[in-house]
Amino acid sequence: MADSSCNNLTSLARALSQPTLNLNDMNDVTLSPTRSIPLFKCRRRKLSICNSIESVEPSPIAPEARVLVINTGGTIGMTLHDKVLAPKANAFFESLRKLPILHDESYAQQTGMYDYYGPENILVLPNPTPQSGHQYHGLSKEKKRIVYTIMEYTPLLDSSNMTTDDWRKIGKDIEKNYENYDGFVILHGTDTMAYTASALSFMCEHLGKPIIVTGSQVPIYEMRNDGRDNLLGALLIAGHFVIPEVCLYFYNNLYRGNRSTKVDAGSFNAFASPNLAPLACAEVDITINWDTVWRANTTAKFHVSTELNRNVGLLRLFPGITSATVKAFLQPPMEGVVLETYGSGNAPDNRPHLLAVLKKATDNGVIIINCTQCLRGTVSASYATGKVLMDAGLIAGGDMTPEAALSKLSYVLAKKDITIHAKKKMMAQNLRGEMSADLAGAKLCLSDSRFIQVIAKSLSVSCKEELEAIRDALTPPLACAAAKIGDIEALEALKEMGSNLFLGDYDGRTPLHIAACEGHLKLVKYLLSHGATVYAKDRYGDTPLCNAVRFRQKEVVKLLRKTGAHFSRDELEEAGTELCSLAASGDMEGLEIWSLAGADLNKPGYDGQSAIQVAEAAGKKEMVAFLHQLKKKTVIGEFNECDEYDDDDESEGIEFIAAPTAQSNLG
Ligand SMILES: NC(=O)C[C@H](N)C(=O)O
Repeated sequence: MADSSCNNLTSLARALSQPTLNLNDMNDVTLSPTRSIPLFKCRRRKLSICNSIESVEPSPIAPEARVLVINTGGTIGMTLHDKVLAPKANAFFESLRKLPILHDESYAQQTGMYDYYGPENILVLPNPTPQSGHQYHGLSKEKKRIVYTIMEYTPLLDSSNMTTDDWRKIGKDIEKNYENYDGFVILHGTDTMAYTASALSFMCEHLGKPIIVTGSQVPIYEMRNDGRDNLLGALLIAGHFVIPEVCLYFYNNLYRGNRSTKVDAGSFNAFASPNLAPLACAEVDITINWDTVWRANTTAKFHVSTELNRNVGLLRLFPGITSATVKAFLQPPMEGVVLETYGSGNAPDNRPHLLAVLKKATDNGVIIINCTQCLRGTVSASYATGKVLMDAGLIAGGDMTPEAALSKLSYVLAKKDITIHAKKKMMAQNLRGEMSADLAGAKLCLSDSRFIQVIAKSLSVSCKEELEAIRDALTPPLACAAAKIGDIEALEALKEMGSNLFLGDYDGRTPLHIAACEGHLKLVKYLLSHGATVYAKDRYGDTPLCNAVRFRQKEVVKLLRKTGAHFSRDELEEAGTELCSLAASGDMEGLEIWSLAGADLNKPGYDGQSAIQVAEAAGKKEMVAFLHQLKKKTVIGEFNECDEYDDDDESEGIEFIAAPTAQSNLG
């Protein structure tokens, strides 16, 4: 690589990634109120504590991300009882509170964090910028304070005691708290961690936020342990990156949960993901492998499916296994079995009786999945000994781990109202990235793109890493430009180039933010179906939903809500004052769209008055009546009805309330 090309590339990348206002410097400067950073975003809590805006000291505070930590048990929180390790209840939170790398008590006190968040087991990670002034590696662009809450289960479990009921409980708790947090960390024993992570990946339908399962091999209370690093890494990733997957974090690696397996009982490096590279590595930098991240590609809301079928099992073939053993295993109530076969999915083809037992079971409706006993690799029909299993009605499990195949069976078999044929089809399909897709459909190679080639040539670069650097610097702004003018074809072309349409530009603004502002409904739908996330926040903390509300894009607001979008906690805080000012200025259309987006019409403004009280005080009778009518509609859930959107007609919308225009109602 020539030096000049390197310089060119660096300057191009720098030019493209320089923000107009560098919030990366927030911790190094004292912000002046005249700077264009909204002060309320920097220190909203201080505003609510202090009586007047004048008394607020502008302080260099990073934005906050909230993470819910669900502690289910495992070695991470164990102590010795009678010379054996067992979970210790009600000790974890207090001990983290005393660890400076996991909690910054002075920040919590100074900012009034405890008053603001209420009586929760709440902690906050220390400043993301070290005192030395060096970059905080990997988080330089979006460094945030991670505020986290610990929810402890009773009893805490060694994960060998986990059952499907525990998976259900975790799923329900995530669903209940989904809107209040940016990400979730599940503390769990390592023994069955890969099973739980796999099961949660299927149970969590249309997931849009990170769920990271972690734990440790040595208790966090011991001097030398891996628990602190694992928890810290999981918290940082869950709070900083919108990775919409159930992941497993261990020993500096973030794995897809349903690809991971425990491989070592005595090492800190206890897990592996044999058939998929890690989603992220936390080395000197935290590097996310965005090309590998799985996305729900959906316009449906997050939902946890807690129905699981327990009549499933794992059966490992071994030389000499008797037909009677296999037959006994496949008897009712068994409904689904993962058969762990040899090599690339092989079984003896000289044992007609054994094969007949398998065939009889599949004929009777038992779903049998063929998975390999090998740690790495996939089943295929390349041997006669593999083909006989297909002939016996087994379904090829590709490169799924046995943990993933088993929990997928449990999830799929519990589906009501679908035929056995549809269930078999689901088992053969890739539902959550648990199996590798057919390579025939792989996306175009980066270097096939003429556009990137031309730029690469002019910069004299050719190696893959440099091409990728150019792609990553250029394509987000281009995708945003395409989103601004509603050009789906251009987005298609960018996607074919290998670019990810969910990545943001230098301000963290994604194509979805732009399309939401512009009201391009069709394009919003396209983006949501191609990996965009409704939870993306730009550098000012704004979501696409908030943008759509500000620009009064009603149909976009409806679609985003249907997809599960919600205001952030900070946006909800602001809503009260916003509603009051809209009520004061007689802006019914504005009030309607805030309400449609989920703002609470009773929310008081900065002086404690609600929008209705403001309208009453100003004698705006028409406005008061309108607000009551709007509240009624919210209570009876008219705004929550899911509407179907017509792909072909962007202008077709759903009128649900006849609001007079803002202009005609200025009082
Ligand atoms: N390292 C661990 O967490 C092992 C423990 N037996 C568990 O799975 O709960």
